[in-house]
Amino acid sequence: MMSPLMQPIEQIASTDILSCSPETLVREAAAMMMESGCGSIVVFNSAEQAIGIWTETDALSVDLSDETSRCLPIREVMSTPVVTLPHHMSVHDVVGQFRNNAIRHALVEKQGKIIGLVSLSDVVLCQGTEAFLGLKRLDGIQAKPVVVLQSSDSLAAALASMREQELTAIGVQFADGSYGILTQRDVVGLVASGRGQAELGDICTRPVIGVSVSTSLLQARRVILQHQIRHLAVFDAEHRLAHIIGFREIIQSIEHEFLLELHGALRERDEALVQSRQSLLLADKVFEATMEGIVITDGNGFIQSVNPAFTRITGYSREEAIGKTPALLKSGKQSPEFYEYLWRCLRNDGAWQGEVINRRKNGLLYTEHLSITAIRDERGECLHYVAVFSDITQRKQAEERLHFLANHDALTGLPNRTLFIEKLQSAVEQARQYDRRFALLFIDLDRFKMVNDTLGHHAGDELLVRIASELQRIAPNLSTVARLSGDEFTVLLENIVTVQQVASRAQSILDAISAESTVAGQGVFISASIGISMFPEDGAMADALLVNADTAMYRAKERGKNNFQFYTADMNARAIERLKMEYSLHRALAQNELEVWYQPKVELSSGRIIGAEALLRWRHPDMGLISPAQFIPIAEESSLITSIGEWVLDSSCAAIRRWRDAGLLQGRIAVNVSGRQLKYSSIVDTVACMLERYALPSSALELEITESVAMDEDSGMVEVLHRLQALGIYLSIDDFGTGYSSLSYLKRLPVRGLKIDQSFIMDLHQDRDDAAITQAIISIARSLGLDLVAEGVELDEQRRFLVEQGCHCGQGYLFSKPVPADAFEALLRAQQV
Ligand SMILES: Nc1nc2c(ncn2[C@@H]2O[C@@H]3COP(=O)(O)O[C@H]4[C@@H](O)[C@H](n5cnc6c(=O)[nH]c(N)nc65)O[C@@H]4COP(=O)(O)O[C@H]3[C@H]2O)c(=O)[nH]1
Repeated sequence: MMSPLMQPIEQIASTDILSCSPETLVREAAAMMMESGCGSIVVFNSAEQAIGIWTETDALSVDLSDETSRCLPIREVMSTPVVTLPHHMSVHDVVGQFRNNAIRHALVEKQGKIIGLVSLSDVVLCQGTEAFLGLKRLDGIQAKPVVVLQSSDSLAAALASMREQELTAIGVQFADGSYGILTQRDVVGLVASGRGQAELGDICTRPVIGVSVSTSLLQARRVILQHQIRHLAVFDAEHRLAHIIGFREIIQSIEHEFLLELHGALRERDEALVQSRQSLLLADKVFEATMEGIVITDGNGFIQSVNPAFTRITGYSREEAIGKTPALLKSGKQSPEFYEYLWRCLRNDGAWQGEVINRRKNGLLYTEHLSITAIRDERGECLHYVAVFSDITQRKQAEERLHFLANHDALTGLPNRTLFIEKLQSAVEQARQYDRRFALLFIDLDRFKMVNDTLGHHAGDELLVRIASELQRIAPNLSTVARLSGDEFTVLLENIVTVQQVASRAQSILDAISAESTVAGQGVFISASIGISMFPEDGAMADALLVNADTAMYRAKERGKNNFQFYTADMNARAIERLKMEYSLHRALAQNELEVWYQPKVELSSGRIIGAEALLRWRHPDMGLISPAQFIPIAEESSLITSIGEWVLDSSCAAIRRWRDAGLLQGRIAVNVSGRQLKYSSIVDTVACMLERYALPSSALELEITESVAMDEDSGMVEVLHRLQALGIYLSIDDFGTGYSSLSYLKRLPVRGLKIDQSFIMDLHQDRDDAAITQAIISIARSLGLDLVAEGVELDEQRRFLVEQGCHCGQGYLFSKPVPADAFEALLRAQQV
């Protein structure tokens, strides 16, 4: 609620102003006052300007005995000038005006028009005077001494004393001791009527309404208001007239105390104002000068104000920021969930603080520490948000740098032991959770000490940096390379499936390190020893894995350095065996150690050769003939399969051409294709190229894929099968019955034939289950419209069963084992005869 002192005066001014023109006669003005009950009349000129005021007090100066005095124009007797105050002036400022001009009335003006009259009484009354009035009694007020004239005295005498002593009323005593009263208002009435020659007893008001001196001012005011009179007689204990008081005296009597109180309150208010102005000034200075950016938005988040630090930090000027939202600074580095949480905090708690990455006007990112506070009104409605932020980019960078230094090796930039152990621990947790394997390689350089001792530490450092970058280059994605100390490095290979993969990585690392290089201008030959531990076989915890890899590394040193050792002996043996095989397989191609043999496919009823399956053989110089079952998986892992597969196709196609030219073979030759060839090589192009090279129709070639590969729902692979089919190649599924074929999926594959796996054929003559499975496969093939070939037919009983069941083609030792190309050609020739 507004303080009474601060309310505008138009709210307390009385609006019924009595007015007249300057030419109005005094008696006319007095009559108007009597009629309207007003205590004053304002004189306006023709331009409607208030030029003076004539009050009841002025009426005392009229010489009632002289008619001309009553007939003077009011302009000659009015008080001038009259003070006019603007309607919006506060009551507080009006008090100041009254005091400065020593006046009790002022006119109130609004938009050039007089709208009311304000008096000191109005000011006092509007402040709530009850408390003052209740405390004071009539005998305590400083009223002017009462003037009592006799009823036989003349009016002129009464007017003279009222004028001289500035009285608003006098007492009139009658012979019987009773009292009457003559007031300024009565005088105005006389001015109006012209009754100037009279005894007081005839014109005074009688009887008088009076109270005792012990009455409180509050009670006295009530009596005045109740009887609608303007003056009250105050009698002393002996019932003598002690005072005549009017409303004005009552007000005046408390005015002093009130004004003291009022001025005290005003002083306090002024002081508070000065103080708050000073605090505002201070706040303003802080806003302007602080190092922290400040943004003030409205309740909807639109920026209303920013300080110079905001501009310094973000690059946006005040003008560019105002009216926008803080999203102006958005970097996209925080997720939508982050902002949702921030707003939730602001709504619920009215505050949020934290770190945010924002973007400056020049596009660069910066990190700020931000505090946002919601400013609410008394109903809890949010009026503003104030955001204060400091740019902590440099501090963050320093922290990150410190963190990096604490976790990385200063020389090579690789993770150090601390970080590596952390990564190892998390690898253990991940592998345990997802049931995966991983390998830890512990690498120690051979003869590093010699390089250090002979060529100096700088040379040693140079070499370590080179090794570090070599290791990073060669390590697969997602693996961790670290330097534990001196010349000790570690590599963490995650998502590893086989020991062979690890062995092959370890060998690549050895190959990369053990090259001759120049250090400090000197050629040096450096090699390394690697110890390998595997999770979970060689340790369930990080520590155990590290110790075991270290132990395996010492074994590698003992075994002549420049080699790797698995911690588990068995793994070691297997890995080395595979490695040897891989190495010799590389050589096999170059040294012409591979051969393609052929196993006839026959018509089961007649034994006539209708085609053949090409089967790879490796004639190893030491180990003799090696089965493809042994080396094809190694070829697949080392990606040798692509070149080997190409070689088999080339060799088979060349043979087909020969046999076709010789008129020996009309049917197809089937070549095995592995899953890896289908997925990762350009098999379609290779096949197309071979057909073209040997001018063969596509019907001369068949490709066999195993059931498990065919069922891999890799969309890329299915597409390759379709492209092969589009070339006209006959596709068949090998080893059918060993996998888990989905028949509906099978139906969608572009295959034309099934080969019943030899494991069912082997015992079908004596095992009812195998016989039943074979029968089932035969009926599936029939219903899907697929050709059938039975593999591994060794006995005539098997052959007969198959023919009876409706399988008409087969291959197996009953007809012929796989034989070299020449031998197969002989079989074809024999059939010709
Ligand atoms: N016990 C018995 N076995 C018989 C009989 N008839 C044929 N076999 C053998 O069964 C295997 C049939 O080949 P596969 O199922 O395609 O199985 C093949 C094939 O998956 C793969 N393979 C062979 N050559 C290649 C090739 O060039 N490329 C690819 N990717 N894989 C090949 O190696 C596997 C093994 O080939 P092989 O050792 O030649 O073994 C051949 C063959 O010698 C029989 O009556 N009784």
